[in-house]
Amino acid sequence: MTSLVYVEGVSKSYRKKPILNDVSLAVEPGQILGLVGPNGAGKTTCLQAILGLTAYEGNIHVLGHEPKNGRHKMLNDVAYVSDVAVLPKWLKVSQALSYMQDVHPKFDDRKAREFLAKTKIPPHAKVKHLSKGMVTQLHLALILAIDAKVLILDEPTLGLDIVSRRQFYKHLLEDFYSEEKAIIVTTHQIEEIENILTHIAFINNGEILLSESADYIRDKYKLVSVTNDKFELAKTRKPLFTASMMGMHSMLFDSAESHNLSELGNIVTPTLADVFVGLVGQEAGA
Ligand SMILES: Nc1ncnc2c1ncn2[C@@H]1O[C@H](COP(=O)(O)OP(=O)(O)OP(=O)(O)O)[C@@H](O)[C@H]1O
Repeated sequence: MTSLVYVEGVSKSYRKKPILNDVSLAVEPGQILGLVGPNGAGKTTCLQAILGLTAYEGNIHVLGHEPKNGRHKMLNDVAYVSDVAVLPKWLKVSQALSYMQDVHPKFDDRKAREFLAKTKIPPHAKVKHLSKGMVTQLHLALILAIDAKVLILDEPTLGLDIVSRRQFYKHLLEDFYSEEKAIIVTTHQIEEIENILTHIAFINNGEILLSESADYIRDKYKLVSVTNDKFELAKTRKPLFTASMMGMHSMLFDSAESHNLSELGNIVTPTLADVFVGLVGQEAGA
């Protein structure tokens, strides 16, 4: 099995309420998988199952370990960040580094300091005196120094401004990512990271609607600008969603199911957010 993360038929309920339903995913080396879904879809629960932080039914293997009983070993090579803006306020930067050195066998203090030297973060500053963007950089320094094979990020840039968000992903790509590693990331701001994702899994009501490469999705789904005179014809082709404004209709189609789309209007490649809205809306009967 070459997958770094392998999830097969995973289900979970809280007090008989299904939260995950037969979820399957495989993440190979070099992949950056975006787990995308609306609030309450089950993204965090899925990540927690992968990390062995919550009980589940089904099979999960992370770097060959089962999170249920091999969690300790697994965590040597897996890093998890839930919200980079959260670090204890009283902690000094230097204390964060020594703490990591004490608890993580693979933490490389030199690497963390090298990264911090590129920032304006003073080594003896307390977290409460750093800006949110600086806290992000500190968090990144801690991640980079672990050099994990699998990095799991749950809404990592929540509450950060756009400059800091972009900086976070830039450093992630330049200083962490390599062809041997894999990243799983959840975010509500899919449009900001869609260019770095190699794969996307759309999740809704605990079920995976689609799990494919970004290239496959961009190739399969097409957005057509339809004028009023072609609108009725276009509706018969079963669009996944329609957004109408000032006599123009943006309609999303599955190109495998709807042929000759060019006769309806100008075809463009949709954003992943367009495809997501189309698939989730269709599920809800919109
Ligand atoms: N400890 C818990 N006990 C009971 N229900 C829970 C618990 N944790 C999560 N849930 C429920 O599981 C469902 C999925 O929650 P989860 O946090 O995984 O969603 P999410 O996709 O990460 O949402 P968001 O984007 O809002 O963070 C929700 O309906 C939530 O209320």
